[in-house]
Amino acid sequence: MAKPIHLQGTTLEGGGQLLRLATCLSALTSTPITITDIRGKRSGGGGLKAQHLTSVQWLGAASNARLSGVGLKSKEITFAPGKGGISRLEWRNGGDVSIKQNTPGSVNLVLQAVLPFMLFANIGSNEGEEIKKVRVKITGGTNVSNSPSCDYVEQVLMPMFSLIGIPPIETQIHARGWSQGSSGLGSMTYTIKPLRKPLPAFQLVERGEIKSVRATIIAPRDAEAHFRDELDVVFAQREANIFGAREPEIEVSFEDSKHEKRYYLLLVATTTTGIKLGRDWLYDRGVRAGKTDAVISSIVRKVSSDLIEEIEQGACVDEHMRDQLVVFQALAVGKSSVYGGKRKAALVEPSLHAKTAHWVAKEVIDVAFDDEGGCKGIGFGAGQTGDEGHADELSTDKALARDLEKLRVAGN
Ligand SMILES: Nc1ncnc2c1ncn2[C@@H]1O[C@H](COP(=O)(O)OP(=O)(O)OP(=O)(O)O)[C@@H](O)[C@H]1O
Repeated sequence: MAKPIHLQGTTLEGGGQLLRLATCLSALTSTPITITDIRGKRSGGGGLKAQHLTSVQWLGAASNARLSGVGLKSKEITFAPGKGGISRLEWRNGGDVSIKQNTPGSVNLVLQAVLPFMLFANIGSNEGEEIKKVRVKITGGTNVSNSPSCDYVEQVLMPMFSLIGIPPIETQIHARGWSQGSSGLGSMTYTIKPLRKPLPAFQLVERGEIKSVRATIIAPRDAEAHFRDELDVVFAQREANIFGAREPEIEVSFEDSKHEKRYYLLLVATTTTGIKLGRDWLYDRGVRAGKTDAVISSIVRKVSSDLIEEIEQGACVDEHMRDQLVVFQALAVGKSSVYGGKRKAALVEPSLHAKTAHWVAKEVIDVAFDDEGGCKGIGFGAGQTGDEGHADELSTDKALARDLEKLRVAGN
């Protein structure tokens, strides 16, 4: 086995995303990695939580990897993909995959870890055969703070994935699973069409004008009227900031959360070029007597000012979308660009999550991101299909670079 690439788990954001992206890229490109100080910047001691463990174990099995140190709370793991793992997957030719968690760990963060593998692993195989869809059911939490909610995934993430050339992914929410005041786990099924050809480079550079805004409220029934009133006030006050000179198109939907500790609001703006910008907030604590209206007002004000800030920056991605596209830029054929907007005439810096994803992609598959959000991808799978790309040279290049580095260190 080639010497694993070492990733320091406290780098930049230093959380679970570093681990998910690193293991996914490792599994796809058969690049062994060791991660130390996993989630070292998180409180509570870091290490693998159930959601991270589930993702690593699935990717390990899918890529026939030799795993060491992998267990709950592990702070150091080695992930060394083997040969032939990909071809042994039961879903290679369509079928069902079930990934179960016993805790409300975010189903959409598990998806974040496994989706690129599922999409890319079969490129070049079974040319000429009908491409069969894969149904992936994940159990756990669907509405968990600091992760993409099932609503965000349906309304923002999946439409944005379609926009960059990923075959449309259908989502079905069977049951919501909340992190607090739990009344059982949730689950979602995603119907995915794996790629058979490398992903072409994509350009998300034309933001367009804001055409419509959709508000999704999930809260106890008696909170509905105040949510709607507060949204009316915000839309009336900020109409020009949101829609410019266009006629406002606003849609508001309400779902009873049936729990006094579940207040959720998602606002999604759709532009004339099909871009979706989303911001949300989950308030899942108890509300003191008489304070319900104040809590609702602050949720509405926070989410709407976050969305308006996104709109004013003119970016083609919201803050959370930006880091979630990095893996696709890194694997596509050629240079993909994602415009991150401007604030006070200067380009908006990528978030710490996005910078972390850039760093992981550089370390594991040697792609570099420029200041404008551009990156020339490795063209994953291009070797198998004859398209242009350098994915297949990757392991050789990496091994060579490491040998040269060893010689350099020995020479010093
Ligand atoms: N409100 C949100 N909407 C959409 N995506 C989100 C939202 N909040 C966070 N994310 C995304 O979820 C991911 C969270 O990564 P992070 O490393 O913080 O996750 P984690 O596995 O929960 O780790 P940790 O427990 O270490 O924080 C990032 O891709 C981030 O962009």
